[in-house]
Amino acid sequence: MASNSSDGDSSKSPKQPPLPSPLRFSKFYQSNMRILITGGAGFIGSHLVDRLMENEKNEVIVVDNYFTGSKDNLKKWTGHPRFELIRHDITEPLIIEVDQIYHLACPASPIFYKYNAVKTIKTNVIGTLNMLGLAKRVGARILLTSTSEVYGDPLEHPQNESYWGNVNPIGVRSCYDEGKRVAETLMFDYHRQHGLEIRVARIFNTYGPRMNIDDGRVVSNFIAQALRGEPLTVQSPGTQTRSFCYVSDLVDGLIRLMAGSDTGPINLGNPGEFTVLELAETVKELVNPDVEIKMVENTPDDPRQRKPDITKAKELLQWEPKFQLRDGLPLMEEDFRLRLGVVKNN
Ligand SMILES: NC(=O)c1ccc[n+]([C@@H]2O[C@H](COP(=O)([O-])OP(=O)(O)OC[C@H]3O[C@@H](n4cnc5c(N)ncnc54)[C@H](O)[C@@H]3O)[C@@H](O)[C@H]2O)c1
Ligand SMILES: O=c1ccn([C@@H]2O[C@H](COP(=O)(O)OP(=O)(O)O[C@H]3OC[C@@H](O)[C@H](O)[C@H]3O)[C@@H](O)[C@H]2O)c(=O)[nH]1
Repeated sequence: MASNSSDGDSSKSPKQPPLPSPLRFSKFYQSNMRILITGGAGFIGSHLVDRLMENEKNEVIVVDNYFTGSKDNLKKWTGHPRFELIRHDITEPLIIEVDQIYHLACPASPIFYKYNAVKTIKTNVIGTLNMLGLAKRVGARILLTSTSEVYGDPLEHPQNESYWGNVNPIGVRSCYDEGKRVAETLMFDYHRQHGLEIRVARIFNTYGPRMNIDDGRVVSNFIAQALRGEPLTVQSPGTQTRSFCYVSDLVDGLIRLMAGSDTGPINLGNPGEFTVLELAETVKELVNPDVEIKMVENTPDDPRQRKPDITKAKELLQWEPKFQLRDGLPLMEEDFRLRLGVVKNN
């Protein structure tokens, strides 16, 4: 009988983890899961890429038209054998073989989604149809990043997934909120009619490093303004509320949703609720106590309150956010300081 004495005494020399098979490094190595991320060069998408690339069984393919995203967000993966970046507009069909699709492509900041409203709705409708057609052809599971904006200016508070929303169908935000509502409808119709494996996340305001400096959304605006010593522009009345989720928490929720068995829709967000004025005061206190807070005019149909009920995510995904606003803001400040070249004095 073969002796195992060559293993030695395990209490003296702990056994090393096995080395990956040499095949892993071969030209012909096949990963176990090929994952497509539309909009992967954007803020949330690029963080999702980072997380999925940590698993060496994943091969990640990003398609993006760089409208609001940037190759810079993915530069650490350029040339990696398990990573591929394709310039592609999802309003055009895409032929590719994949196992899973995270469908994020869509401008998300109000100033960008309103900039070309017709293109935004095309991205939500034709783009989502194209991705569903692809999922159907290859039998891939597909996850849509929908939004808390499907609740519109909500009459129920906090919002849970059974609330149908209060949305203006002809307003300036409709290209985005109605667009996402149609995208959700398409997801569920493909599920019922063609048996597609779908997942729908309703994401609430998410912030973190790598947001565009001039993205236009409130957290990035306030941090950039505070670092530049400019007034923080609070759009009136300032009493409107939002609930801010740190990006790593959100990405964790998306991955759990994709891996789990529930189709959703599932709210992913941080239930900590703040008025916009409270957010401005917090940024002022943490980043630059010398800046002033200035009231400016708001835009039409701005939702007056927003807070997720995350009971479903807790129960079905065992997910809840870990970062409180005061933990996340300094991490974003650090990233913005680096990119803006503003050093911290103290
Ligand atoms: N960040 C949030 O607070 C938030 C909240 C709710 C929902 N979401 C959703 O999450 C997703 C990602 O949002 P984000 O904050 O990372 O925004 P983002 O603007 O940084 O990312 C969107 C990405 O999609 C790409 N894109 C846009 N139109 C495209 C098209 N036609 N074809 C290919 N690529 C296209 C952009 O270039 C960009 O890289 C969006 O679907 C958004 O609606 C985000
Ligand atoms: O400089 C600013 C920017 C924004 N705001 C206010 O801050 C609040 C949040 O505005 P943002 O532009 O960050 O984002 P919104 O909550 O309106 O929409 C977001 O909702 C969820 C996602 O789908 C999208 O990321 C985005 O549409 C609004 O009440 C807005 O009026 C300011 O007071 N000052």
